[in-house]
Amino acid sequence: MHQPDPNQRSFDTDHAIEIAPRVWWVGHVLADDPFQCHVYLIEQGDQSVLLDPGSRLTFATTLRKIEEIIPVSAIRYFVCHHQDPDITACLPLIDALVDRPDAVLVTHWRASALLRHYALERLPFWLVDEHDWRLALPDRELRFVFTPYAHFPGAFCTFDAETGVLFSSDLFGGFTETPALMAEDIGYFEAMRPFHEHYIPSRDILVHALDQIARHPVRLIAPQHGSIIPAPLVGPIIEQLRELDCGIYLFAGGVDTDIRRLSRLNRTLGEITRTMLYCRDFHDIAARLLEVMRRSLPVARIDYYLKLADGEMLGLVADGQEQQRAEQVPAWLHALLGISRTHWLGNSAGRCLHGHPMHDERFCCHTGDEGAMSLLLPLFAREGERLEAIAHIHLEHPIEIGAHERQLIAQLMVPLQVVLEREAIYRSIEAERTRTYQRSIRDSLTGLFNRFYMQDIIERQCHARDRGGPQVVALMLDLDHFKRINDHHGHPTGDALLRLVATLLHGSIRDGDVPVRFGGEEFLLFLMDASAEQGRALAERLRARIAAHQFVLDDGLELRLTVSIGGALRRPGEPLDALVERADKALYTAKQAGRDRAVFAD
Ligand SMILES: Nc1nc2c(ncn2[C@@H]2O[C@H](COP(=O)(O)OP(=O)(O)OP(=O)(O)O)[C@@H](O)[C@H]2O)c(=O)[nH]1
Repeated sequence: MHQPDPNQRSFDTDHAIEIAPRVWWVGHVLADDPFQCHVYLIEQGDQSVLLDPGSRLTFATTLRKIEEIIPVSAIRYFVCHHQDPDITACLPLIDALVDRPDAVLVTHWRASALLRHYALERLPFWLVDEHDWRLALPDRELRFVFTPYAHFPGAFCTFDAETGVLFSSDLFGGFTETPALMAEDIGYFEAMRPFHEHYIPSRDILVHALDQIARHPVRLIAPQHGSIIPAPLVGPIIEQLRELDCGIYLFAGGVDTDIRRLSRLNRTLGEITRTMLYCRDFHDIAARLLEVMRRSLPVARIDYYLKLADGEMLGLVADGQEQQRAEQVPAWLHALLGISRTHWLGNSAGRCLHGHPMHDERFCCHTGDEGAMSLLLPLFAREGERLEAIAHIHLEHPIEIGAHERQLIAQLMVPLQVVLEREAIYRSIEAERTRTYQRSIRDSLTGLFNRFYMQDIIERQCHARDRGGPQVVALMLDLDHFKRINDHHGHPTGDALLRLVATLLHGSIRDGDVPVRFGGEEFLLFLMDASAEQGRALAERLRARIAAHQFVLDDGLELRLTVSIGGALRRPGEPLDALVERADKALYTAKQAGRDRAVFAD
């Protein structure tokens, strides 16, 4: 029996080695095999545990080493962290050897589904997932750490709380050219790197496994391959492993095997997906996509051009600082929006771009007058055949478009499509909402506010002025003898004249004032923060202006007319109805007095 010497690269592989109190290495080293298989034994009297027992190639020597410590019949638990033949192929031999009825094969149900094909007759399964992921032994407890997909869907590790040893199976394994039982220094990570880069499907899976392990106070890591990691290296190795890019070669589809580049791409794609999931607003998404793309391409800015449902063209800019700005859509882009997919694919887009050849059916390169390079991404509606939007990616300098760039751009297309479609829908809804609102508050003939709006807004404005300060003046205007105009020239001419009067009124008041079509040929003007003098002066100005105005109708007909005006200054606390009534009375007085005049209530 030997104690391991961390400073000694070689070790006596002929005997069991105690790596922690009553925890033994009983593995086997095959000549010319960088894939060393370690087997571990936890010595627990007749409740002993053998972890990942090995293959048919190794079991005879493992057995011999076990028997240096305990009789094999003292082993009750045979733990298999997964189902690979290098750790489980000896199970039929064990099955034939074991003659105690309480011996069990400890594993996860997913591994058991495969291991049952060994048709073991004596060794029943004891499933970790059915036993709360722990096994109580006479003087210690083993905790099973589920690390799914780190190697296999049912993969798990075993942590011995007593010694702090993590029996990690394939995790932390490595390829060592020269067998070394103990990892000497952080350099061991290089032996782990190819093992993990190629074995673990993705870093997310690896980090998940490491997070599970981090819940336990690990002092020594005993993997199935490579070297045992002693306490001082546990933290640094885990940290390095967290940063390892792995499994990305699956992404390459045989095109690209540069793990680092693919990993960057993977991260970029992950961020694009997250952006799409968490951001709703176009500004946020555009800014995030720009940031993400800048990690892989020298992007100066991205312009988006969008054709809305009503045919309107919209230009949006995402350049990091200014997130959104309506722009004039350049004519050559204008010509592209709305073209069919066949048109685009048939190289016509290339011709639209001043004869520049298309680089890819999914996008094309555009070289501007001063040699500036940009990429043009056509975004077709998912269901549609027409080019609904374009993303114009301006580059800081020309680049070679290789497989990696193509892949990145291809991955961007769908999210961009979704975000622009969403923006188009949002804008149409917003426009419809605004139209509906405007319809609900405006008179359809004159475009002035209606009584409904007046009631709502003016009432609120009046209340706001009850705390003192300047008041509201109401001027009620009624066209004189309007009936005659209808009678002589017809109702449509009357309508046209009402529209012209409304325009004139609108142009005669200040921004904050509110013009209302009160009914038929009656208008109400509310002057905000005005005095009686100002009200009187405006009423007189309006009267004179209308009387002097030559109204020219579409058919060239020229008409003149006069108005009568009644005005009133709101008294503090006065209800809107009462104010309007006083203005109306003043108007009546003006009519009675002969029309074409303004009368102001006391
Ligand atoms: N063309 C048109 N005429 C309208 C509209 N609303 C009301 N009128 C007309 O406005 C005229 C109002 O007539 P009256 O109330 O007799 O008043 P008036 O002829 O203006 O005479 P005074 O107000 O007394 O000066 C009627 O002929 C209505 O048909 C409208 O929307 N369009």
